[in-house]
Amino acid sequence: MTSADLLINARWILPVTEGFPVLENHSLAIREGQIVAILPTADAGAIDAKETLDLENQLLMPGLINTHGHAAMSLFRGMADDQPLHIWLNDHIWPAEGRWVNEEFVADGIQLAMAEMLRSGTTCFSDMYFFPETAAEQIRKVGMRAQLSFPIFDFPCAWGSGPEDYFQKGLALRDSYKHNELIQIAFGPHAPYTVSDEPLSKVAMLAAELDANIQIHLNETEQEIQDSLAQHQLSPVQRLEKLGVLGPRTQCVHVANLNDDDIALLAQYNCHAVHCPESNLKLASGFSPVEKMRRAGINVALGTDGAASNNDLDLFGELRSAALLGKAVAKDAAAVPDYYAIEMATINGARALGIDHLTGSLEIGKQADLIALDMSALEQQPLYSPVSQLVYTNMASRVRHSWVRGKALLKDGQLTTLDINEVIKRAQYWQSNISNAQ
Ligand SMILES: CSC[C@H]1O[C@@H](n2cnc3c(O)ncnc32)[C@H](O)[C@@H]1O
Ligand SMILES: [Zn+2]
Repeated sequence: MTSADLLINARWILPVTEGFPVLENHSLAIREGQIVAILPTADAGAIDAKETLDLENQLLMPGLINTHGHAAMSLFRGMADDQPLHIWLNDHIWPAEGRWVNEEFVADGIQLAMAEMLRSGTTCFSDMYFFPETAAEQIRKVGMRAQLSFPIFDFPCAWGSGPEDYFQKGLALRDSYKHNELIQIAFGPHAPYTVSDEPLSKVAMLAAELDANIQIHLNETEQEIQDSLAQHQLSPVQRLEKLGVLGPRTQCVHVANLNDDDIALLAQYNCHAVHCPESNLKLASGFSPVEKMRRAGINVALGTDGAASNNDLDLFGELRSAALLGKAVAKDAAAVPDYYAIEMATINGARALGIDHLTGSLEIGKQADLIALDMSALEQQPLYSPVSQLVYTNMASRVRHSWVRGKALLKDGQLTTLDINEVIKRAQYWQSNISNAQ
């Protein structure tokens, strides 16, 4: 008999494994944070569980992975809408960050973001923002899984004085989290247009030496490519190749303007792409060729980007946008099919972060990062295909439970490690400070 801490009996289990099966009336057993069994509920008598949870009309699947964002920017949600990227960044966001971002802002902002993500099915996220030490501390308290890419760019900011300082602080953070099983620290060179050759080469060298991930905004706009050709006589992708930045640990965010040569280079170096469809649409940045990248064998994951350019952190909404936009861009209704949209938001995110041996699918031996969704609401009827409903109907509000490594962080719709009223109070405190200063 297999012993377990928790046995979950579900109407459906979507493991997101080879062949994309949908298991009906199955159970999943968890022991010490790991999945130890997945079997028909009719056979679950073989499990000696301390606790059993019956999820009659619910579907169990891997927790979603938001592979790119700037969590604390949630406090800037709705502050600068309807602008193109360069105006949004230069005239609104960077001045606001210069004025407001400090440790307290990051702590309150990331709590707001984590509450929103957990309530909408995300259990793991990648973050690139100032004061990553503060972010890490908050993530540790809440219990989510995360990659923190510490920022690197040429100019000073509230967090540090320039590249040398960012490397020193980021590497110290990496050192202090090297034994943490849920949080990994990566390099976060902001973008080719904000980081010069020397620090980019240093990122490449250190990442190879430490076997660390790199996350970078890349080919977000056509202007970025034209500027790079004028300044370096190389496209941003060619320049990153020259500097040694491309490789299997490199996560290329946006790639919203990508020609066939760029796609071939990213594929050749086994880079990962992180598609952020809603941010790209809102900032009118471009249209990522997701289906072409997929066919070229590039692993494509999914991100929301920050809530200041989205304006939410709902990854179910994002995967729906990715499926719809992917068809329009490829001019092919069969492009980015429903199961692939779910893979982008789960196992592909885990691959991009280099943690697919731990999470991203429900398999025996993997950690129990999972979510349960209520499929009984009017908006999901009639239910011919659970996968279709997950992708093409509004699912974020149906998330009932979220677990990370077997620990319930959302239980029957209630956050267990965050005080939602306090989170809202702090967001309103920042809103009144920021509004009163304008
Ligand atoms: C160095 S910390 C992250 C930095 O990136 C800014 N940012 C947020 N969204 C985007 C985007 O879509 N493209 C480029 N830069 C972005 C954020 O405001 C921080 O300054
Ligand atoms: Zn971003």
